[in-house]
Amino acid sequence: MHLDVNIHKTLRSGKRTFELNVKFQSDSQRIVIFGPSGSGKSLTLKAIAGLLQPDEGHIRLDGATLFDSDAGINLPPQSRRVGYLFQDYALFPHLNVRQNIAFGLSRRWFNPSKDTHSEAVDYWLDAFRLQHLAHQLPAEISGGQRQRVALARALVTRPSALLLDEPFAALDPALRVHLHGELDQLQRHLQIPMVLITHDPSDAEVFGDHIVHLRDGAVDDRPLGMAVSDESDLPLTSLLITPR
Ligand SMILES: Nc1ncnc2c1ncn2[C@@H]1O[C@H](COP(=O)(O)OP(=O)(O)OP(=O)(O)O)[C@@H](O)[C@H]1O
Repeated sequence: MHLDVNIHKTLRSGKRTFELNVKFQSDSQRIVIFGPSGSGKSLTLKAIAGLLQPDEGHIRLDGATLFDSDAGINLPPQSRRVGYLFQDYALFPHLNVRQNIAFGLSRRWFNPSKDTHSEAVDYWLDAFRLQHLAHQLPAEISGGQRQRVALARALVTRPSALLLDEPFAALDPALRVHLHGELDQLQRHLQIPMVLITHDPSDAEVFGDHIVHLRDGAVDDRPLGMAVSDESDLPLTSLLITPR
């Protein structure tokens, strides 16, 4: 994957202003956007997905221009060929597992189709061992199963990259370790490029072939150990990470 991000956006709420100024390029299959809470990770991922429009700049993915303020290009999210995994998975509580996965294929937001029998849906139900849960609602399955449903929904459209917003944040420590391993294997098996955001050094270590360190809305180019040494909200273990 070649990802080229160079964006600027000013966000205002009341008297507070947040300046997002993010610039990086990567040819890695596994990019981690790493930084403390409030550093601009989610905003950056949303801009790549088309869920947030920058004021200026460009975003290019594998030769396709997703956004370019000078050229007046701003592809809608569904034309960007990226799958997005939300932090809380954002499954529809009233749709069962099969319907949630099929929703990835649907453009009908207000009345998703009840015709959920597509080969692609069955493929991902099988691949994630979810067939026996196809008729369960999200509230009736475990946290790990919910994550697999959300991944299946993101993958069913055959995206050219997967964007993951803190995929392990909501999980207890044991499940976290387990799903780390599952996602690691899944990425290697499918060879799907991914951009994962986290404030957890262990996520960055496992998935960060290329680590983009954000701080106060901008990329921090200092070596990671130095960069975090004055950040009281990051654990000391983050000093153990060596940028690759
Ligand atoms: N719509 C908005 N209007 C104004 N400020 C915003 C808006 N959305 C986000 N911000 C601010 O932008 C900053 C970065 O937000 P962002 O969600 O990208 O942080 P983050 O690095 O993903 O943090 P976390 O790890 O806690 O999710 C925060 O200070 C936030 O308050």
